[in-house]
Amino acid sequence: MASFSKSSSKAGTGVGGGGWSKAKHQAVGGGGSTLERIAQIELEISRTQKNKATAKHLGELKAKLCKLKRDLLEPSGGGGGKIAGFEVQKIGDARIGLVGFPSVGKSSLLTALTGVQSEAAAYEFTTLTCIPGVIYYNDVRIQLLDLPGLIVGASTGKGRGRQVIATAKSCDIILMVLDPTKDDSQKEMLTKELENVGIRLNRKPPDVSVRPTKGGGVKFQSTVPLNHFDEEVCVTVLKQYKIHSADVLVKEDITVDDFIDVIDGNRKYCKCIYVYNKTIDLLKLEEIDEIARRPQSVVVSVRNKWNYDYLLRRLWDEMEIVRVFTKKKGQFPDFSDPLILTPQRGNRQFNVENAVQLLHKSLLEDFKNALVWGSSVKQSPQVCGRDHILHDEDVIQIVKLTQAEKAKALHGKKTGTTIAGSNIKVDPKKKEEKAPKS
Ligand SMILES: Nc1nc2c(ncn2[C@@H]2O[C@H](COP(=O)(O)OP(=O)(O)OP(=O)(O)O)[C@@H](O)[C@H]2O)c(=O)[nH]1
Ligand SMILES: [K+]
Ligand SMILES: [Mg+2]
Repeated sequence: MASFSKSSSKAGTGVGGGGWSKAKHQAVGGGGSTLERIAQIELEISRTQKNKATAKHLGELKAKLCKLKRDLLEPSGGGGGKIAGFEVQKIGDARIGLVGFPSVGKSSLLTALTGVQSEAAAYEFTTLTCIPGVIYYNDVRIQLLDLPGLIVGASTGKGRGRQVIATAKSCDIILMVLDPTKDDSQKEMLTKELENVGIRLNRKPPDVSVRPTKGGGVKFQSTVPLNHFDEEVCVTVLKQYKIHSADVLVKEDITVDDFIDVIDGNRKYCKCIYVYNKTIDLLKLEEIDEIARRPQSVVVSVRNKWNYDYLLRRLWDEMEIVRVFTKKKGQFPDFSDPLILTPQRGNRQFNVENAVQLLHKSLLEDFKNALVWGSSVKQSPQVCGRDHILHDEDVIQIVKLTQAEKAKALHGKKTGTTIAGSNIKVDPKKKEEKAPKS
């Protein structure tokens, strides 16, 4: 499902999250606290050799680990309170979060990009809450969040880690701010902390479908050769989640971790751009060039005001926002107030129906077709139906059904026909169901 919003008016809910306290996740049963049990299982996984013979056992351990981590993050027994200093209202059409170790220049970057003053200083943990700012780009409002610095162990509650990560999970894009003079282990450590809470950076959801069934055991199928996963491991993992009957279809060469992601759910697949700031001005040109060529990486300097334009353009591209301008018959398009279609959960294409729905849901009833101008059509304007995929900066004009056409469509509904030109298709079976029995 995609999420759609109109650019001018949008206010969502704030960042929620369970009121977490260390005491709450003690002793979920069995030996020791959840943290201790997580540590035990992680140790056992690291000590277990990875091979065919141990795959099943590892799968079982990983599924257990995943459930324990979830207990840690979403403690049972309620506590759904807001996190003080972090409940920032979601505004605009996309949300970007600044994530990084302490004192890498996150706040300086927020101030540079949004004009909002977030205290910046040479000591660590200057920022203790979530500070929001807004970037206006291509007439779209983008919320940028400055967050406190993360430390290793953040996902298990160190520092303000849990709150920071919960807020990061509400973002559409993560801007990971990194120190250009340090090696890439900083990136790996932060990625791991985010992974621990179910955030997957720059990855797509695994192409796997699992449909629980009422009985008959696990029916396992794959459309590609699997090198890291098989039916036996699948059954073991499902058992951990008390799923004993299901149709499983695997369409890519997944690992057991990917499969657990699918089963456990609650994963956030998030784009990430790595931003190298601060001491970049101390490096040689060749070194800067090498960093800038890394995947998904952008080099900036707040001190020298370098490269903001490029950073914003990269963010814009990653957001894959589609702006659609509407136009009334005989009038110029309204270029001041586009419909903003924002991708979420993997859906990155928007059709005419999505746009019409955003204009007004009831408009769909009267919808006949749309005239479309722009790069999505071969000739402008082109008459398009509901399924036509729109591109950024297309213009649409909705053509409504006339009263006579509507009446005809309604009549067609009764007799199971389709109105030419309109997209009102009627299922003849439904007609049969409704037809009086004689
Ligand atoms: N040389 C240089 N220093 C910078 C740059 N950007 C920020 N700094 C300095 O780095 C220090 C830390 O910056 P902050 O913006 O407070 O960093 P932060 O990541 O928000 O820090 P915490 O909130 O403590 O996690 C400050 O002294 C800034 O002046 C830059 O581009 N070049
Ligand atoms: K700082
Ligand atoms: Mg800061």
